[in-house]
Amino acid sequence: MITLENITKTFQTKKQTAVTALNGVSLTVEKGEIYGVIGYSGAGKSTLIRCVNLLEPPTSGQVKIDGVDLTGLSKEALRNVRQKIGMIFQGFNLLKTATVYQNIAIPLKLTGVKEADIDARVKKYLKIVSLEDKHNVYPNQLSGGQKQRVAIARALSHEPEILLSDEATSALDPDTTDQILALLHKINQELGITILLITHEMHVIQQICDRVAVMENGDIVEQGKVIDVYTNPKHLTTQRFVDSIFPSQIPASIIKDLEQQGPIIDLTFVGDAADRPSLSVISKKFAIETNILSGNIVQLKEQPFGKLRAHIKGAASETNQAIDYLKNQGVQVSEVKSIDSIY
Ligand SMILES: Nc1ncnc2c1ncn2[C@@H]1O[C@H](COP(=O)(O)OP(=O)(O)OP(=O)(O)O)[C@@H](O)[C@H]1O
Repeated sequence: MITLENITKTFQTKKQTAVTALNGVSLTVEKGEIYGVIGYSGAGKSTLIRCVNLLEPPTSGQVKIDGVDLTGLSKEALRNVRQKIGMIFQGFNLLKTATVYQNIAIPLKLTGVKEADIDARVKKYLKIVSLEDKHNVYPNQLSGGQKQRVAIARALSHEPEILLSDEATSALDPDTTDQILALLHKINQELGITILLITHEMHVIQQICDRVAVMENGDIVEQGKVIDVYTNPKHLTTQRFVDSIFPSQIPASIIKDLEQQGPIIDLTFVGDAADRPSLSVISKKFAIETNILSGNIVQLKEQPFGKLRAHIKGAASETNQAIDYLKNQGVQVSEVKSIDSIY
């Protein structure tokens, strides 16, 4: 378990001005979960994740791994605890002049793993990342996704309990990103490794994370289970992130015209409700016409989650009954009152 307690980090710059990157952040990552931290550029994500293994020592606060505060440890004790923590990076950080095999074997040698074990570990973890045929290849002969696989195998070869992922998919195309996310999910499930990742992409959060924290200006402004944060985002920044999955803006003039003929509603579906043809059902059941204006369904780790913006045309009594019917079916419904409400 990772526990960050009231972490602050202030950088002194050359101009003598201090930059506060972390403002007193507290966070708990349970054993075996995948925890995502999302935020825009400059929010403090990199600083936060680098504080977990003291790559960046916090200015104040405690970093506990399984209850042990790393900030109070001797160099040697810290080195031992760090063995439990692997890390992968956006830029892969591979040795260009070493083969794939050597990229994994050399750090093992440096940390004192016995010669006989090194070969077995390299082979085992290259197999797990599906690169057993690339032992003798150099990094510049690999694609970005393959390079990240080598970096993952290198991190795993130290047999950590925790894997820190610093924007590991940010340099990759969408398909390769999905493959790396699937690999991280497999590692979590099959090896039981706890994963803490930082990202600026909602896609990464929804694909593999159990819980999420949203960062802004060195603070965590919202955190919770992914499904709860997606369906009921409270902070404006979280709402912006969730809205970014439903990128459809309807011209104000069209909204204005439609409003004259009946309500415009936002429907939020979770789980089974996302699979049901709710709008077509209410069109049949009530004397109304429905028209989908925009929407999307995304697959979260555990269940589907969808949002639709629709127009209902009909007499007020019928549209009200239709809305009540939807609510009874487990669909969240909210009326769009103003033209500047977008997603
Ligand atoms: N070594 C440093 N010296 C001075 N300021 C720093 C240093 N590292 C980070 N900062 C500042 O701390 C703040 C948080 O930076 P950080 O890199 O942690 O954010 P981030 O959310 O990871 O953003 P990005 O995704 O752009 O890297 C920024 O204002 C940044 O300029």
